[in-house]
Amino acid sequence: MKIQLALDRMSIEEAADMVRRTEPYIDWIEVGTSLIKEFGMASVEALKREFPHKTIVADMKTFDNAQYEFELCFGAGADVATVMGAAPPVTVALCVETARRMEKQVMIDLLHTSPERQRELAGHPGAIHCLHVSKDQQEGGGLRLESSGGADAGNGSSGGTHGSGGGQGGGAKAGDAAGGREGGGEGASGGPGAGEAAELRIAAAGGITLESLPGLLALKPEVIIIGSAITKAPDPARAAREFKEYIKEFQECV
Ligand SMILES: O=C(CO)[C@H](O)[C@H](O)COP(=O)(O)O
Repeated sequence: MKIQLALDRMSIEEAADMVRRTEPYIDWIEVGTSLIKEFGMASVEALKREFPHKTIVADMKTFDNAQYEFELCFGAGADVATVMGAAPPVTVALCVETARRMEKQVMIDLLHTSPERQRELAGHPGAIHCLHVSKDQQEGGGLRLESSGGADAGNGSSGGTHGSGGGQGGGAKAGDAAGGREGGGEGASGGPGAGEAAELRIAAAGGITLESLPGLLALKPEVIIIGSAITKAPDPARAAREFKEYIKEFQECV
C-alpha cells in the first residue's frame, strides 16, 4: 500500500520542500491540480527532476482533449496522470490508450460518478480507480471518505459511489468499485462490471486523516492519497511518518 502525498495550493518550491521533509515516508508524489493550473507542466518537470526515483502523479483531472493532455503530462515526466471518470467514455479510453502507448499509468478519479458509470469504468481494469471526496464536499458538506462498511462518505451529490445505497442524496459511500473489489460488495454485485471490479486497483482520496485511515484500510487500497493532513500539519515529517507506521503495522497484522 502506497502513500501518495498530494501537493496543492503552494508554490513549486514549497512543494519540493514538502517532499524533502517527508520523503522517507511517502511513495508517490502528486503534483496537485492546483499546482498544474497555476504553474503548468513546469511543476511536474521540477518535481520529477528533483525526485526522479519517485512516482510522479500529475493530477490533471482531464475531462477532454485526452491525448494532448496526457502526452503533455508524460512528456513532462509524470508516471501517472488522472482523468475524470465522469468524462465522456471516449476521453477515458483515449487516456488509457495514451498511457499504454507511453508505458505510463492512468488514475481514474471517480468523483461525482454514478454506480452505473463506475461499473462501466471497471472495464479499464489496468487503471487505478480513485474513490474521491472533493474539497468542496469536505468543506461545504462535511463529507469524508470512509469505508463502505457502513460509514457514509463519498460523492454525496452524485448519489454515491455505493450501488444499493445509492439514489439521490444518500451521502454516498466509498463503495461501489471497492465493494466490487471485495468480491461483490453491495455496489458492484451483479453489475456488469462486477467481475472485473474484483481485480480493480483502488486509490482513496479526500480529507484522509489518521482517524479516518483505519476504516479505509478495509478497502485494501493500493494507494492512499493524503494532502492536508500532512502538508498542513505542524510537523509534516512527523505526520507522514505516523501514516507510514500505521499502514506498516496494519499490513503486518493482515
Ligand atoms: O485531488 C485532490 C483535490 O481535488 C487532493 O489531491 C485530494 O483531495 C487529497 O488532498 P486532501 O487530503 O487535502 O483532501
